[in-house]
Formats: sequence, C-alpha cells, structure tokens
Amino acid sequence: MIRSAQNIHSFLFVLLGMILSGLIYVGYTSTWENSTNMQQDVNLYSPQGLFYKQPIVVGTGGIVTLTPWLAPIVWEGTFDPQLIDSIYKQQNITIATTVFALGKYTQFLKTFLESAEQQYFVGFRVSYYIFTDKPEDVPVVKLGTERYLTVLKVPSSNRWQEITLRRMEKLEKLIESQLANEADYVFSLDVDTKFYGHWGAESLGRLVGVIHPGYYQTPREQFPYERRPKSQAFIPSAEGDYYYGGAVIGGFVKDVLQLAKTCRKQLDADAAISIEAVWQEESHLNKYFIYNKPSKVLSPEYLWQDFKAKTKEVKVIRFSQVNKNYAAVRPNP
Ligand SMILES: CC(=O)N[C@H]1[C@@H](OP(=O)(O)OP(=O)(O)OC[C@H]2O[C@@H](n3ccc(=O)[nH]c3=O)[C@H](O)[C@@H]2O)O[C@H](CO)[C@H](O)[C@@H]1O
Ligand SMILES: [Mn+2]
Repeated sequence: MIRSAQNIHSFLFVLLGMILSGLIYVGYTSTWENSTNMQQDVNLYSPQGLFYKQPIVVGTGGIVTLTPWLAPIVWEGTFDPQLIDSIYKQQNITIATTVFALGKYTQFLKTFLESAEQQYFVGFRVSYYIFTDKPEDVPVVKLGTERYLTVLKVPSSNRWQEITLRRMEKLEKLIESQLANEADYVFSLDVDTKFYGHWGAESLGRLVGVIHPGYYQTPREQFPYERRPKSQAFIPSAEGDYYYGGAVIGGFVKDVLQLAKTCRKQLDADAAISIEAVWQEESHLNKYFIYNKPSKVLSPEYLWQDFKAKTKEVKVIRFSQVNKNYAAVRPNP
C-alpha cells in the first residue's frame, strides 16, 4: 500500500517533470524560431550600403516607423506635435523654404502659400524664397508674424525637365550666397501642391527625404530609378532602400547644400554626355540617398497626390500634389 503510494508519487513526479520540460522546450523553440525570424527581418547593412533586403514601409503588423539605419519614419500617431514644436521653438530656428514657379506654374502659388500659412511650421520663423521668371505674377498673400517672402527672378525655360532639374543648381547657389547665414533648416518643395494637415518640427532633421506615395509598397526592382549605367543616377536592380519623391527635400542648410551640390555635379556630368535621367533630379536624389542616408524619412502623409484614394495606413494627408492638366500647365509634353 505504502509502496504503491510511493510509486504513484514518483510516477506523478516524473510525469510533471516531462510536462514541464516539454513546456520549456516548446517555449525555447518558439523563442528561438522568433529570434531566427527576427534575424531574417533585420536588413543587413553592408559597408557600401548595398545588397541588403529592401526595408519595408508597411508590414503585416501595420506601419514601420524606423529605417534599418534607425532613422524615424514619421507617421501620425508616432509623435506629439505640440511637444515637438515646443522643443524646437526654444531653439529660435529659421526654416527657409524654396519653391519654383516658372511659366504657368505661378498659378499654383496662391494655394501653396495660403495653405502653408495655415499648416506649415505655424508659429515658427519661415522664409519663403520664390524662384520665378514672372515676379509680377506672384500673388500677394497675407503672411503671419515672422514669416517672410523673397522673390528671385530666374530665366524662363521652354522645357519642364530643364526647370525641375535646374532646381538643384539654384538651391546650391542660394544656400551658398544667402542661406548659410540666414537659416538653420531648408526645405525645397514642389509648388503644385496644397497643405491639408499639420506639418511641424517633427519633420526636422539633419537630412530629410520623403517616401513617394506611388511606390511605398513596390518591390525595389520596380522602383523607377535610373537603370541605364551610362547615367550618374544609375542604380542596379538589387540596390536602394525606398523610392523618394523629388517634391520634398530638407535638412540642415549645410547638409542640403552638400546634396544639391552633388546632384548638380551629377546632372552636369550627365548633360555633358547628353543623357537625362528618367526622372531628372529626382533620379539623382534617389542615388544620393543610397550613399547618404536621410536621418529622418517622412511617410507619404507628407507627399500625397490628390487623385489617389486615401489608404488605411495614411491617417492624415498633410501635403499633396494637386490635380493638374499636364498639357495645359507645362511648356512642353
Ligand atoms: C511628387 C513628386 O515627387 N514629383 C516629382 C515628379 O513630377 P511632377 O509631376 O510633380 O513634376 P512637376 O511638373 O510638378 O515639376 C516639379 C516642379 O518644378 C517646377 N516647375 C515645373 C514645370 C514648369 O513648367 N514650371 C515649374 O515651375 C514646379 O516647382 C514644380 O512643382 O518628378 C519631377 C522631376 O521630373 C520632380 O522630381 C517632382 O518633384
Ligand atoms: Mn509636382
């Protein structure tokens, strides 16, 4: 009787041991499997910045908020706008903002400026620099306190491609001649746009790019990078992180100068052999960002397109390309 009770006890003890070790084993393997999965998800950064897995923008669990080089990807819900603005306001900064309006694009200035006054760095010192061939067409828009506007006359061009790619050179010269002493940060923005939501200090960083709204879920091989090896903007199909939009470039004045200068040189080198990258300066910008990673990446909330339906990831549209009739506004097809 006593013996069989002892047997039952030892049997139960052994059984309990087996169950516990089984549980521990299951726990162990699942953690181990997770960590292997995690390892596979880590984007391996080779010294050249090349040949690693494409970083994702939207995953199965939702939006991704960090790049593999630990730069924030700025999405609604990841920051407190009042808090961030108050931190940067203490620094008494000036944000220069350049915009080009040549030919018929002067018609976009009114909406651009009026909506910027409502949404863009409200409460900060902002200096707009408007490059135009028609200064008389720049509308008078009431600006808030400590908001300034300078009109800079530039020659017109009868090729839109020439206009957009010349922006790098003009930005470079403006920074060298004026901004280095006048501003802390600079943004270069497309003019055929409208601000619909808050755009504040959360967008500030050393070097800032925006994920193009048309390609944030596209496999890297299908990015519209320049694919002809002859061009300085050439990117092979296994390379690149994101497809960045040319409509938003920002950062410290010094870092944007480096970007503009490098892209301008690459554009000149291409021009010398009569090649124009598929998306002009945007192609060169994408090349630059592979080797000089942005320290902050703006989500497509910061560059949408009015014709695009809102998707579930995009909770707020802050800045968007307005619909335009290309044939009617551009000087050439
Ligand atoms: C959303 C986005 O990332 N857009 C980019 C894209 O097409 P987009 O279709 O947005 O190019 P676009 O026609 O808006 O041209 C870019 C900018 O150049 C200026 N402009 C252009 C034509 C003209 O006659 N007058 C004038 O002032 C204006 O500031 C305009 O916003 O590709 C362009 C390069 O090819 C630029 O990289 C744009 O930033
Ligand atoms: Mn545009």
